[in-house]
Amino acid sequence: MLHATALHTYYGASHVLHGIDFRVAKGETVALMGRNGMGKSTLLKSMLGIVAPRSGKVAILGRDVTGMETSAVIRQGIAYVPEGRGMFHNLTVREHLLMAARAGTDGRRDWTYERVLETFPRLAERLDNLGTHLSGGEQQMLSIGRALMTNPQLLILDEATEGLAPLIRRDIWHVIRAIKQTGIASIIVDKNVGVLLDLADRHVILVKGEVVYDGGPETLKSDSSILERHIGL
Ligand SMILES: Nc1ncnc2c1ncn2[C@@H]1O[C@H](COP(=O)(O)OP(=O)(O)OP(=O)(O)O)[C@@H](O)[C@H]1O
Repeated sequence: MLHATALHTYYGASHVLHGIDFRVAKGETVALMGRNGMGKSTLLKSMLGIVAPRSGKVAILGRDVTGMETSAVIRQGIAYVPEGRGMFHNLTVREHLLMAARAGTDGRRDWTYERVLETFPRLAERLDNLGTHLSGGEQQMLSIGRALMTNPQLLILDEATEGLAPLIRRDIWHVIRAIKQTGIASIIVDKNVGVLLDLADRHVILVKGEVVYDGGPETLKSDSSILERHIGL
């Protein structure tokens, strides 16, 4: 589905990604892990063309998207929910959702307005509210709902549960599990390692812009020293 090879990314003179290989298979849930500042967001942004990698390649569904504008990369079937949610202050919940609606790259329209509202009943009760007048949890639901309206094949969630109350967080994880069941692939960055170990098919751990672990959850569960060393648990 997505395949990045030998990515090197710099911010000015600062070398942040050191030749990263990263892939996501169709329908696969990949947890991207690592301490603060290790390069997780930079890797996501490099693959999406938000930050230009100095070298390396990114392919989506076999198509080379290296160097493409972010909007063109996204149109290959990707929905990106960045840290911080990005609501428009002058649009209502209804407008945010309808504006995002489109068929998937394969023509699918599984995620309709009605289905998104069934998935997030709280949004259905707030259709006329401005996005910026929602609670943090509701904004996050709207962000994910908006992403689903594009019928993506790959959903990227960067810190989707950050700063949310435990009950709201639980609701968001519930929805993320439901999305996984529908066969949408995902890349999830999140600090809740316990949830990720149960949810993800594969885990990739970054340390200083390099991949130090790429494998299933079984090894991480049976050998706790890997998480202790690289995540600090
Ligand atoms: N726009 C930028 N300009 C310069 N340096 C940056 C920029 N964004 C990130 N960095 C630096 O690049 C490194 C990787 O940051 P990045 O945000 O990718 O890490 P992260 O693993 O996503 O961490 P976090 O969980 O804190 O977001 C850090 O040293 C950070 O300070």
